Amino acid sequence: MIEVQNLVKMYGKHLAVDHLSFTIEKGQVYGFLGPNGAGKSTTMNIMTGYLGATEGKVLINGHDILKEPEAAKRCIGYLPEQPPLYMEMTVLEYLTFAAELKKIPSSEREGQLKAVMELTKLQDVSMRLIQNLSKGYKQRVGLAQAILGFPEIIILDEPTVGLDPKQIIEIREMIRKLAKNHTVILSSHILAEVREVCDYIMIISGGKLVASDNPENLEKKIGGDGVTEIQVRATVEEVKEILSGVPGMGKAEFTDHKNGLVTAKIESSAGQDIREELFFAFAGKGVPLLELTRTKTTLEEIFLELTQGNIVESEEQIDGGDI
Ligand SMILES: Nc1ncnc2c1ncn2[C@@H]1O[C@H](COP(=O)(O)OP(=O)(O)OP(=O)(O)O)[C@@H](O)[C@H]1O
Repeated sequence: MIEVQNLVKMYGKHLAVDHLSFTIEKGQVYGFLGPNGAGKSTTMNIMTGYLGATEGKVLINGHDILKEPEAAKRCIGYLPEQPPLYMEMTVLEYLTFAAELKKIPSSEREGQLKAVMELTKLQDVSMRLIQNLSKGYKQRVGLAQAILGFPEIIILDEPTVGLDPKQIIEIREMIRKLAKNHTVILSSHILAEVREVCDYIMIISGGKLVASDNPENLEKKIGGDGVTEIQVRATVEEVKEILSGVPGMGKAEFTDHKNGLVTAKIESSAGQDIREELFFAFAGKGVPLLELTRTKTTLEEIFLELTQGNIVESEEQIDGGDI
């Protein structure tokens, strides 16, 4: 559906996107997760044809965004970080204008405007000037223009940034509704948001894709499926002997406390939970198991580790070569 191949973006000497490649499949909600300055907006602007890449290619349903921009853009609805709203227009005027720009046939226009305003709950403010709307409502207008034409793919850059908690919940609900019939890609620097809304997470740091998978697999793959820590009253040799008979044992590290107690940090070979096996193995040998804890690396820890030290702001402001 979308193929991003080896994308590079330089702003002067600053490398904002560093050989990024990924594929977006139909029908899922994808989250670009990364700290400020990671390159999320730049990537989205290139994918939607608002910005030229220094190198690389973006194909939308097989159409190259540079060579066949009209065909490619027809498949996409985009809500940029700063929605291009005309403040002096009413909501209805603006959305009608957006529908014209998107070349929605006049016979379908009225029906689509109604459907989109219903979805984004804008009916009550349709005659209000955009400049008089709250930030949350302005964001809904931006979302409404992105949805107009009901393109297959909806791309949303930080859709909840700057909103209050109630507005955030409303926008997330709208995204979930949209996801029933569209492929949605959103960016965020908030892990909880991406985890809550997205089926698939792509972690971007320093312009690079550092990890991507669904939240459960990310935790498993990167964090391992946990380490089990035990404390027993025995010698290291006795503990090693008992552990050698436990099915699924992986690596183990031992600490001898020299007071008759030993701590062991144990990995299981296939990442499975071996707490019960450990319990029965020690109980069977009459060795007291004083502590048994399983530690799991959380997505928060993974995110922090993968993105640490990579929040680099470029100093010069450069016109990104908008097209
Ligand atoms: N027009 C520009 N000229 C120079 N540098 C830029 C320009 N636009 C972005 N950058 C830099 O490129 C890097 C990536 O920026 P980008 O806006 O894509 O990141 P982001 O992940 O979307 O972050 P944010 O959430 O803060 O927008 C940053 O270091 C930023 O300062």
